[in-house]
Amino acid sequence: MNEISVFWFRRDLRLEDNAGLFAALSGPFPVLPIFIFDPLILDKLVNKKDARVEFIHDALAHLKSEIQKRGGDLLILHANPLDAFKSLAQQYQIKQILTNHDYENYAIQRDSAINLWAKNLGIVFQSFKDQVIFEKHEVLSGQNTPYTVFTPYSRKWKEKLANTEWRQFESENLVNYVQGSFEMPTLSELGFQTTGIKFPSSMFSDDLIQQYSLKRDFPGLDATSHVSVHLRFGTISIRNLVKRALGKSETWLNELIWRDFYFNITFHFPHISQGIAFRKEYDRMNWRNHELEFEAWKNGQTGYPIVDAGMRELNQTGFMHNRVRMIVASFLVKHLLIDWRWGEAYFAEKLLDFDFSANNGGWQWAAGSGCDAAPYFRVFNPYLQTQKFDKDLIYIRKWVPEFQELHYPKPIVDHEFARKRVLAAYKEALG
Ligand SMILES: Cc1cc2nc3c(=O)[nH]c(=O)nc-3n(C[C@H](O)[C@H](O)[C@H](O)COP(=O)(O)OP(=O)(O)OC[C@H]3O[C@@H](n4cnc5c(N)ncnc54)[C@H](O)[C@@H]3O)c2cc1C
Repeated sequence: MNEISVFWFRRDLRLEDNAGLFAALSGPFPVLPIFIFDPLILDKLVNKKDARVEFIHDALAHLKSEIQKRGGDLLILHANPLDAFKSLAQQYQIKQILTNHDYENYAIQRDSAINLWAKNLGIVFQSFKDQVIFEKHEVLSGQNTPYTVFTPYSRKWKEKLANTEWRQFESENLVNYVQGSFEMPTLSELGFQTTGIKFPSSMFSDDLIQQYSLKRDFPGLDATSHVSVHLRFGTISIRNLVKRALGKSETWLNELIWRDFYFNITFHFPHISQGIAFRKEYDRMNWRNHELEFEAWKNGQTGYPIVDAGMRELNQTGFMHNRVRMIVASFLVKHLLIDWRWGEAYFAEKLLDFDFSANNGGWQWAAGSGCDAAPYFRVFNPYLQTQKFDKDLIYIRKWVPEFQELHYPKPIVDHEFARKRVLAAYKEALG
C-alpha cells in the first residue's frame, strides 16, 4: 500500500488560499482529498429540501472538477467520520490526516475522537487555522482573558493585524494528489432534493465596500456583500476579504471582525452551545411562548410590515438583511415575549448562511443576554425602524405587496403595550 496524506475538507470548500490543504500538498506524501457527509448532521435536517446541502453539493462538484484538472480526484463519502477513516485506513497507508480547525462543540468532540484513534495507529492528525484571522488565544485582554466586549477586542485585533506578516497559501498551484477516480453521490442519494433557491455570487465590487457605511442599513438597497454563505462553507477566503477591506471601509472590516469575535466567544464560553444564555441570569425570564404567535411570526403574518417582509425574505430566499434580522429578532423576543432560542432555532433551519456563533451572537444580542448585547430596555419600534431605514417602503413593497389592503392582518400586539409588558418581565427576572 502506498503511503499517503489525507486532506479532509469541511468548512473550507476551495482550493485557493487554503492553509491546511497547502500544508498537505507541500508535504512528502501524495494527498487524497476527501469530504464526508455526516449522517449525524444530515439526519437532523427534517426538511429534505435544504439549500445548505445543495450549496455544499454544488461546491463539491466544482472542487472535484478543479482537483481532476490537477491530476487527482475528490473522494466524497457519506458515513460517520470515524468509520470513514477506519475504512480508508484499510485501503491506504495513511501517514497523516490534515484539516482546518472547526470551533463548534460537536466538531471539537468529533475531531478529538479521530485524533485519538489516529494516534493509536501512529497516524499524525493535524489541523490548521483557516476560517478566521485570529483564533482561540491570539487576541486576549491585558489580563490574558478573552474579551467579551467588541470594541476593545476589535482594537486589539487591528493592532495585531498591523504587526502580522500576511501569509498567502498558494494551495491552488500545488498538484501533489493521489491518482484516482471516484463517483460522486447525487443529492437524491444523500436523501435530499433541489430547492430552486438561487445562491448569491461570491463576487462583489470594491465600490460596494467603499459605499458600505453609507448604505448598509437600508434593506431596499442591494448594498451588502451577500458573502456570508461563502464564508460559512469556505468557498471564499477570509484572508482575501480582509485584504480587500483594508483602506476601503473600516465599517465593513468591523463586520468581518464581529465574525471572529463570535467564534471566540463560542470557543471560550462553551455553555452557550448548551442552550444557556451568555449572561445566565437572563434564563430567569418568564417567556410567554405563545405557539400561534410564533407561527404568525414565522410566516410573516404579524401585521407589522417590516417584520413580515423580513420573515418572507428569509422563507423564500434563505437570506435576510442584517438590519431586518435585528428587527425581527427584537420583535419576537420583546414584542411577543417568545424565548430567543425558538427564533435562533428557526433561523438555524432557514438561513443559508447559518452559523452557530454568529446566529447565537445575533439572537443573544437582541435578547439582551449576550456578551455585548443591546440593553434589555431598548425595544425597537418597528414603525420608527421603517421610517429610518425603509422610508420609501421599497423593501416592504417587495415582500409584502398587500400591506395596505384590507386582508393584511391587524398588528398582532400593540407596540406600546408590548414595550411595557416586556420591560416589566425583564425587571421581574433580573430583580
Ligand atoms: C438575529 C441574527 C442572526 C444572525 N445569524 C447569522 C448567521 O447565522 N450567520 C451569519 O453569517 N451571520 C448572521 N448574522 C449576522 C449578519 O446579519 C449576517 O452576517 C449578514 O446579514 C450577512 O449578509 P452579508 O454577507 O451581505 O454581510 P455584510 O454586511 O456584507 O458583512 C460581511 C460579512 O461580515 C460578517 N458579519 C456581518 N455582520 C455580522 C455580525 N453581526 N456577526 C457576525 N458576522 C457578521 C458576515 O460573515 C458577513 O458576510 C445574524 C444577525 C442577527 C441580528
